[in-house]
Amino acid sequence: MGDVIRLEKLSKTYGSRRGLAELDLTVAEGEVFGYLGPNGAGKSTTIRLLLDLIRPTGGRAWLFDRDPREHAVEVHRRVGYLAGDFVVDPRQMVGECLAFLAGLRGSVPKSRIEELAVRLDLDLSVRIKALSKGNRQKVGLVQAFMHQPDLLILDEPTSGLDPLVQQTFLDLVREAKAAGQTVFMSSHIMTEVEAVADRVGIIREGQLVALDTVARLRSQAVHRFEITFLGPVDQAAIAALPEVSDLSFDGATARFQLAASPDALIQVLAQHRVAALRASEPNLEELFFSYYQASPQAKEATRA
Ligand SMILES: Nc1ncnc2c1ncn2[C@@H]1O[C@H](COP(=O)(O)OP(=O)(O)OP(=O)(O)O)[C@@H](O)[C@H]1O
Repeated sequence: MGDVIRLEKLSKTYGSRRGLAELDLTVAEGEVFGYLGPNGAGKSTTIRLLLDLIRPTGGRAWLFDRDPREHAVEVHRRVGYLAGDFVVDPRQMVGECLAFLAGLRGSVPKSRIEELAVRLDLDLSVRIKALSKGNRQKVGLVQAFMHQPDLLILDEPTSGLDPLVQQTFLDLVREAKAAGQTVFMSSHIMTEVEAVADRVGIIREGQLVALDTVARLRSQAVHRFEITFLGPVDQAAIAALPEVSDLSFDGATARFQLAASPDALIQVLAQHRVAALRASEPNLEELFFSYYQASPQAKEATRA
């Protein structure tokens, strides 16, 4: 499978302000890629550059191995795009607006629009201007998904959606992946990205500070343990575990966190009798906050 998105040293400055700095990234066909970062990190800038809605100050972007500047029509026909600031004519009825956009995309069966509207709980018979922010966002989602494009580029897709509709959105992403479509979605919410993405990139101040599979990030994330022993405990062996921190002993109970695979812990436990063991889910949110907060240089130093 080829790369659907390829970015090489893609950069954008707005006057003296940095939008994006030398971003190298590829997204493979069929992959769901989560693009995470706090407000102002450069997510929308990346997406606008990808679609040639703004021009880079350096570097290049390819979609489907094509330069979007030279093959705009071909590239855009294969993309479903939800802008972070999705706007349509507020005077139109929802159904009318979607039928118009469907017409621009070629052939989208009316039943497809109706099916998506039902699933997202969107009323097609009201005027756009009467819709809440969340309902307008649903219009944006329908127009992005309706023509089953090869690539979905979604800028903060769940913004303003209530939790039930967020789940429906995640189902739509899973279905798109199952159908072989590629998804590039930006977000500042870790849990939604974690639920569907194969790989995650974290951007901070215009720079990619982490890029990995969700599975590998999960294995690096912190697990908290609480273990109650029967009989004597080799405290030194627990204290010597790799990536152990926050260790305390309370009688026969040890509490600590581990930011590594539990393999070494299991080997220590095998030398003991254990009365009870509690392990928390890995907390990816914490890992991401650490990337958001630490400067890239500090993070690099921590890694080294
Ligand atoms: N048209 C513009 N003119 C000047 N600066 C801009 C412009 N667009 C973006 N920026 C700046 O570039 C940086 C990256 O902005 P961008 O909108 O890409 O971030 P983002 O990660 O999408 O955040 P948000 O979720 O808040 O939109 C920010 O510092 C922003 O202020």
